Amino acid sequence: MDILTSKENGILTIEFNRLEKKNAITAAMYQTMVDALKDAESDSAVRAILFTGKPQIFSAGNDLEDFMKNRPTGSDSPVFQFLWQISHASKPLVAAVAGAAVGIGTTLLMHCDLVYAADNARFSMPFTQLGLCPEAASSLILPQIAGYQRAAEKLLLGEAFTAEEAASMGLVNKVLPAEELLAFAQAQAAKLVALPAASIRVTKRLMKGGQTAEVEARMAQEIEHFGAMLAAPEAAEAFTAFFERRKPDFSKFC
Ligand SMILES: C/C=C/C(=O)SCCNC(=O)CCNC(=O)[C@H](O)C(C)(C)COP(=O)(O)OP(=O)(O)OC[C@H]1O[C@@H](n2cnc3c(N)ncnc32)[C@H](O)[C@@H]1OP(=O)(O)O
Repeated sequence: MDILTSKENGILTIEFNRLEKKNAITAAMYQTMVDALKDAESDSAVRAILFTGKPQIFSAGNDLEDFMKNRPTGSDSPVFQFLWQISHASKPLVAAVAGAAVGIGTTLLMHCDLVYAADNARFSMPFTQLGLCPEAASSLILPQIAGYQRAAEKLLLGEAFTAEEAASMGLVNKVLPAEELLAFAQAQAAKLVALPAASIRVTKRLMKGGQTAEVEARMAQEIEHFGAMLAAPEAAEAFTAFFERRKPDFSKFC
């Protein structure tokens, strides 16, 4: 199972479990998460949701081979369904991030309510390096939380940054020693579980509700560009270069 899910003490845990491919996410894995998130919405026993990976890696982002074989074509595709679910979740989302969090591995965090990172965490959104553009409404949310210049640096250059920098940007609540990360995130989720569910729900909705339409509209715009760019030769060059373990050559594209 490339995604492990478990429900315990009011917490649904969703764990990336594909270590041999650095927890790269396939369409099937998104679908598993969509199903689990939908189930959690209607299960009153679930009062918080925790995303986690492995101590070595959170997620290498979308599986690039899967992107080439099963290009997501519209808002019905599992990846965009997943983004819809996390951006509309009524229950609190907590993330525990250790190791690399690439692409959607970073942008999904912008829809989490509490984000904790191990000191070995490394974040990156290398969309331009892949000939793509941002997703998950990160082109809207990152400038809001980090300020335009810092967001531009991360989204235009796509370079990796540390957990400390992520915390200083407002993307991460707290940085912890790696060995303390999961227990701390679980304890924070347990606090949410113990609080009145209606208060948590209404508080989250009040904080997020005003922006839902804008987030939806931006995601739709991003999806349109992203789909077209996935089919373009720049992305083909970038993906092929990744698997050939060489630098991509974008000089022939204008
Ligand atoms: C809508 C969403 C969009 C997005 O999320 S766009 C972002 C897409 N993701 C990426 O571009 C990240 C690509 N991966 C990497 O940059 C690196 O990996 C890491 C920095 C995450 C880790 O580097 P290292 O520790 O050196 O591992 P390794 O040798 O590169 O990878 C081990 C195995 O994992 C496969 N793999 C890693 N990431 C992906 C991926 N994203 N899609 C498909 N396969 C991936 C490799 O190919 C290889 O496999 P083999 O052992 O068979 O050679």
